[in-house]
Amino acid sequence: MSADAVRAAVLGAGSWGTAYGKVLADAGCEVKVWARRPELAESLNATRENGDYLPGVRLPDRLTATADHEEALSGADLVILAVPSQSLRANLEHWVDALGDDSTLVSLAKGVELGTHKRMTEVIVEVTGVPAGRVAVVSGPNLAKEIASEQPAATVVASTDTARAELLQRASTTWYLRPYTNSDVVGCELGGAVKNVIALAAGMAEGMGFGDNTKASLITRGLAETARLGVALGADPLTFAGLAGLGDLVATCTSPLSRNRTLGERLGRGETLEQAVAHTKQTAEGVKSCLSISELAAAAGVEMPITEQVVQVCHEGIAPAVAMKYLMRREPKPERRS
Ligand SMILES: NC(=O)C1=CN([C@@H]2O[C@H](COP(=O)(O)OP(=O)(O)OC[C@H]3O[C@@H](n4cnc5c(N)ncnc54)[C@H](O)[C@@H]3O)[C@@H](O)[C@H]2O)C=CC1
Ligand SMILES: O=C(CO)COP(=O)(O)O
Repeated sequence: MSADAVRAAVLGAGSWGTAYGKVLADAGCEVKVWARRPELAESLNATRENGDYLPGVRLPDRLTATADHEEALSGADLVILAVPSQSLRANLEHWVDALGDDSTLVSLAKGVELGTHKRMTEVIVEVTGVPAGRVAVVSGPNLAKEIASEQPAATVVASTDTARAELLQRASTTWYLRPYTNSDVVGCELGGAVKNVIALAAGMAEGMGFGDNTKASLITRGLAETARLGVALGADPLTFAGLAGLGDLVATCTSPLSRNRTLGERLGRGETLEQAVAHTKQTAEGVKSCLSISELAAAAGVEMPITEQVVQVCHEGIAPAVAMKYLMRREPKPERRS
């Protein structure tokens, strides 16, 4: 199927749902975006802009919006799930009856579910009962604002079903986004979820006034603990050297556009979590996923010291400076463990 013949429903009209919807439309797909609030859908259709989440970005005519999920899902070949991780299960339970029989279900969310410790593709399979091959993931260094302003970037589309990954690749290839396929769904999802936690830590370092050595050390050791968890859960270690691993980690830990890094920076400057969260209506997934990821790691017998310290700062009231001291005073170790 060429991209021109593809119909896509994007469920979630936040920054990334809207930006990825624009990618699909620019690639030639017919795109219907579902917005939770009817007034946002109406204003998007009337102004060709998502003034709440991507002001100033003109959206292509092939992209329209609705607040009716059945209308969005009608005839969709691709169903793009673009709501925050912790709300995916409840939303999907509401949408499941309207899904087409052979549609490909695509997760954009970068998080791990609280309580169950499930990755988003696991939640999708559990709620919908579809085979795992019908599910795909998009993950990579893709800050929504940069993609929406058509700055060149690459990404990964991952599915265990190569034909579906290739369909998604064709449907989202544009002059500014180059998707690569990958069959390692576990590695791509974990790379996306854990980098948000490491970005909180990198932001804290920034907020405490530390420079590039500190941030590079956090990025590199953050990647080491991400890969350790991934390998324990069956991921390919090489995925973490790719776009969904190192690529996204670097973009998120260094960009002022990252919500996680920005929130971490506020914590590093001494704000409480409540104060830092109050500055944005957008989702910083790492705040909740640090809990589910550290529990997932504990259950798998994997040590994730940076993630554990992010939990301490976000949820146990430990000062970032104390967390940093703890990391520096851990017992000496070889860089690589056998
Ligand atoms: N913004 C970015 O640059 C990127 C974000 N992502 C991931 O995409 C996912 C979505 O993020 P964004 O679009 O950026 O978030 P956002 O905060 O910009 O928008 C979230 C959207 O979901 C809606 N929403 C919030 N809670 C909801 C609920 N309980 N039920 C239904 N809808 C709800 C909001 O109204 C909004 O439309 C996250 O997992 C994020 O990590 C991935 C790549 C890039
Ligand atoms: O996932 C992202 C970039 O790839 C966006 O990161 P933030 O959620 O921290 O803004």
